[in-house]
Amino acid sequence: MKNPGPPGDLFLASTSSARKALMDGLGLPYRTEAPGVDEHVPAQLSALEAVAMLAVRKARAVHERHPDAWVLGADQLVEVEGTTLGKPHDRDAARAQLGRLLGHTHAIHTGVCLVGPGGHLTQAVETTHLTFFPLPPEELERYLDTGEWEGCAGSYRVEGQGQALLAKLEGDRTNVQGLPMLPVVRLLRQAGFAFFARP
Ligand SMILES: Nc1nc2c(ncn2[C@@H]2O[C@H](COP(=O)(O)OP(=O)(O)OP(=O)(O)O)[C@@H](O)[C@H]2O)c(=O)[nH]1
Repeated sequence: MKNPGPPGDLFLASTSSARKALMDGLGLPYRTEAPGVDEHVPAQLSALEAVAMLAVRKARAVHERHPDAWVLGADQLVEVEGTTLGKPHDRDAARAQLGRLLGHTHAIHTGVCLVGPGGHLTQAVETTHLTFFPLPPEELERYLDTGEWEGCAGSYRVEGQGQALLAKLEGDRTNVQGLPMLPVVRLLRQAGFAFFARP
C-alpha cells in the first residue's frame, strides 16, 4: 500500500535538543530551523499569553522563509507564585530559580503553534503542575553540579536526575520537556499528516 503523502514539508522552529528528541520519536520526516526571534513580550501578559504569543512568533518567523511548508513553534515558561521563570543564564540564576521551586508547586506552560501553507494557523497551550521536595542547600549544590540546569526553563530536567526532585507531577510529562506531544499530535492530525509511514 502506497504511503499517504505528507501535506507538505514540516519544520520544527526550534534550537531545543529536547524538542528535537520528542519530534524524532514521532517518526515524521521534518527539518529544524532556528526561529531567530526577539523573545520580549509585553510585561503585562500572563505566562499563558506569553508562551502562546511566542510560539506563534517563532512559527511565523520560519514560515516566512518557507511559505509552502508547515512549521511548528513552541515556547515555555515556568510560573511559580505569580512569577515567571525562563532559562537561567548562569549557575547563580539556576540556584535562585530552584530555590523558588523546591518545597513548592509550580506550573510549566508550553505554547505550540502550527502554521501551514497560506498562513493557516492552529495553536494550543498545555500546563503541567509539578511539586518539588524541599532540599538542604548542600543537596541543591549537588544537583547544580549535574549541569542539568543549562538550557532549561526552571533549571531542571524532568527526564534526567531532576526526577529525584519530583514529589508530584500532574499533567503531560512531555510538556515539561518542552513539547506537549498530545496537542502536537492533535494539530498534526488535524492538518492531515499521516503517521506510521512504511520505510
Ligand atoms: N531536556 C529538558 N529540557 C527542558 C526541560 N524543561 C525545560 N526544558 C527546555 O527549556 C527550554 C525552554 O526555553 P524556550 O525559550 O521555550 O526554548 P529555547 O530553548 O530557547 O528553544 P527554541 O525552541 O529555539 O526557542 C526548551 O528548550 C525546553 O526543551 C526538561 O525537563 N528537560
